[in-house]
Amino acid sequence: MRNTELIIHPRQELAAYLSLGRDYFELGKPRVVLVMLVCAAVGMALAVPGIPDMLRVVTGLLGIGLAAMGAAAFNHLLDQRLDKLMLRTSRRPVAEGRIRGWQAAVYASLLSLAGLVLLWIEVNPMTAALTAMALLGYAVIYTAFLKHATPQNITIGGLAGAAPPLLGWTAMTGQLNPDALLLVLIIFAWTPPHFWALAIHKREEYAKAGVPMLPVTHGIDFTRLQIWLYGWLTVVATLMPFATGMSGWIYLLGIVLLNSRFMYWNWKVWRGNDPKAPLAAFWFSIRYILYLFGWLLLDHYVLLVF
Ligand code: HEM
Ligand SMILES: CC(C)=CCC/C(C)=C/CC/C(C)=C/COP(=O)(O)OP(=O)(O)O
Repeated sequence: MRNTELIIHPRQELAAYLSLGRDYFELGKPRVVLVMLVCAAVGMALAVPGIPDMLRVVTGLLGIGLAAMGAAAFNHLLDQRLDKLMLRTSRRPVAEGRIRGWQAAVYASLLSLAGLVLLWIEVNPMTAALTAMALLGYAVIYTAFLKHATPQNITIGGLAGAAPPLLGWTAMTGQLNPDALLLVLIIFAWTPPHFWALAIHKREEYAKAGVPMLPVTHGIDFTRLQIWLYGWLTVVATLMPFATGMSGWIYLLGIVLLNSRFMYWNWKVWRGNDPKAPLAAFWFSIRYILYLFGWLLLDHYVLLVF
């Protein structure tokens, strides 16, 4: 008698491997890291006159990307219980048990170590050290402590997420630079409008899970005001590259357009009479940061050519 249930078809086996591979890839929060790498690449381009050394660009981005994905995998590991409690995160690979805790721990450690060693040997120790700080800042300080301790978790933890342009910059020069810190400031100021817009939309989930996000601890009205104020802080920060002569008129034109749209959505959130505004503002914030760094790059190369 043939027991067809016990026969595993090679195609099923392949599908299972692919699905496991996808799960591991997801642990690294690839879409977030991709945007971070764009920011790091722009930092690299702005750090040097002319075209940057491509080998260094590739090794730098690889090192930063591996470390950031490692940090994200640690976040999946440490947040597995919390992730289970919220609909948005409940299907994640560690939360659902498709990847075991120890497997995630090994994977996160390998990615992080590979990224840091690559940066240390092939790029420079300063970039490796700053990347290690960002990694620990997100994976340990934010995820394990701040997130559960204070509604200011993301403002402080945001420093880790804001690091990529600086990491890109130091990868090329090995030195800290005020212009690079300005780029960090932009992402730092942008993080609260980016995240709190989503946190308003997901307030009930955070409350149910007992995470002290600002809309849970201080209410939605207060958070809407904070988004509006941090929005203005972001606008001021984005004007600084032009004001300091780091970027030119093309950048100014780009960010005036971008900031109008950004502040339109932040205003809609602040007014509070459109229930769809917070989620729309969150999604726009991602396009905003991507386009902003795109304008910085365009401006840099146009200035270089003409
Ligand atoms: C502490 C700082 C930050 C916090 C707390 C935060 C929070 C979040 C959250 C909760 C999500 C939703 C994730 C999901 O549902 O899959 C998200 C999505 C996203 N964030 Fe952030 N974020 C931060 C910083 C950043 C930074 C610095 C960048 C890039 C420069 C970024 C880029 C993105 C992108 C691209 C997405 C969309 C991911 C997707 O399509 O699934 N975030 N962020
Ligand atoms: C080395 C380096 C550049 C490190 C940066 C690491 C990194 C991937 C930061 C991501 C920031 C982020 C998506 C936070 C999400 O908050 P959350 O974890 O509270 O969101 P969740 O509920 O979706 O998990």
